[in-house]
Amino acid sequence: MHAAQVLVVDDEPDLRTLYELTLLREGYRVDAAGTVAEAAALLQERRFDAVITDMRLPDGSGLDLLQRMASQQRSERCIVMTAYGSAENAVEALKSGAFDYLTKPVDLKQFRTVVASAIQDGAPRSRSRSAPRAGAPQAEAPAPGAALARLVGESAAMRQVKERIGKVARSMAPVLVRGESGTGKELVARAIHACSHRADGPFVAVNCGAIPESLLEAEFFGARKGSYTGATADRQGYFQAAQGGTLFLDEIGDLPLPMQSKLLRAIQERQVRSLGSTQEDAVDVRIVSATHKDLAADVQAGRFRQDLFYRLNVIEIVVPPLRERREDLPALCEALLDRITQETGMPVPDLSEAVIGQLLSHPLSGNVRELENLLHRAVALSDGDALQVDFAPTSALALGAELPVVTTAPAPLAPGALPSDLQAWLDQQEREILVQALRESGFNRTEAARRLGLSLRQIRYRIARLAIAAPGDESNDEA
Ligand SMILES: Nc1ncnc2c1ncn2[C@@H]1O[C@H](COP(=O)(O)OP(=O)(O)OP(=O)(O)O)[C@@H](O)[C@H]1O
Repeated sequence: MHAAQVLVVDDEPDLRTLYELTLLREGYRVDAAGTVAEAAALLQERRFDAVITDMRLPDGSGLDLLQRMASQQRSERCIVMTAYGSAENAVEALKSGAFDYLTKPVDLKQFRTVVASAIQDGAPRSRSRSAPRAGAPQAEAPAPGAALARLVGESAAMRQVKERIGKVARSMAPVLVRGESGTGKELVARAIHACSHRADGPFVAVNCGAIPESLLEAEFFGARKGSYTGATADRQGYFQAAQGGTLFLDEIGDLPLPMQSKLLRAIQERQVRSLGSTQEDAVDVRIVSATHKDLAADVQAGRFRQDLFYRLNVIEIVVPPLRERREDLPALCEALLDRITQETGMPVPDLSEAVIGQLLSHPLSGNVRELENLLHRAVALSDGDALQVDFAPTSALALGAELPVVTTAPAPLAPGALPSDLQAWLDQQEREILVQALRESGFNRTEAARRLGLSLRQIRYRIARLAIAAPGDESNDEA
């Protein structure tokens, strides 16, 4: 088999030899250069599979080399080695198109993993992964085109989003997806994964706002049996579950500060330690995060760590609200109706011009999710072929009123009788109480939580656990 060809660029002879030996032992063919000029000369002679360069070189920087390679549209994957603590350089390198970076002093295990990952591109990975936890990871790996096609909309704004996804998918650079609630941030994250060389690895989606604070560390990094009350077996964390794939951190702005520090450390060191374990595990995970908040303002206000923001926000994709791409509405309606009728088995209703006109003049501040809810309800309530959209109770619509409920409600108990399924019965009681509290507080979750003696985080967790669909616009209830 053809051995991969790697170019190492470092002006320190000892380090260069160390890298060379490490790579030779891995079975690669290696060339070495001590300056930008020497590297450029070798690059002119032949094509490599990967280039590993130090940042500081006698006649320039690793960035110069990167930019030169980018301008010549070279196909080599480039890995940049930066001094410890110089996050700016790492971020700069990723922005300039580096595949990945390593922090000096370089950990040789990590070095081998990152180089292998750079070289594996092109040859699809043969890892097959099992779904580690219900609800989080998705086993299917849609083809890149299909994943982009799921993002319906051909407005200039959406075309730009899709173009950017295609461009950024190929590197390891962390991506922050920003946009209002319901604009499709998770779909964007899935498309990035599907277009990347990690597509056949897992995609693990985590809603940072829905996990109780006391469980965050165990959920993210895993826990050994007995490490805390209730840990009856070893369990994987999200990082381990996303190994070789993408970890999608939704609502990253909701992560409490102590957990932000732990996350930063995991990202920087690419190692995690399960609760109760003495051993660090190396993780190879690409991070895509999302927020509907203004994280830069949160940084200013001291609610979000600046260094973490800097790490996560290497590349930013902004998903515009629906009101700024109204022309996408007809195509969106069609795609959403198709999906809804497929899911419910109901016939596809006619979508008249008049209904589209009505939708166009509706504020839809809850974006695509609100549109989806409106159409869901319209399909559920329609009695004929033509679709009628009822806008009146928009804010109340999702909260379990007339919508088909996700779980089956157990019948009320006769006095003195025992429920045959205690958990289902308790869930139903809880759901009814939550829906009532939410209704009575004008769908303000902070207020509903206060009335029930819960924290905002706890009520969110319960709402998510019981699959109570919230109204589209959440902007009024943040504490
Ligand atoms: N461009 C689109 N094409 C098709 N469906 C879309 C599009 N954008 C969003 N959707 C659908 O709208 C719903 C909301 O999308 P998604 O969950 O990705 O939004 P979000 O921005 O992550 O929301 P939140 O901030 O509340 O988590 C999903 O059912 C999604 O499939």
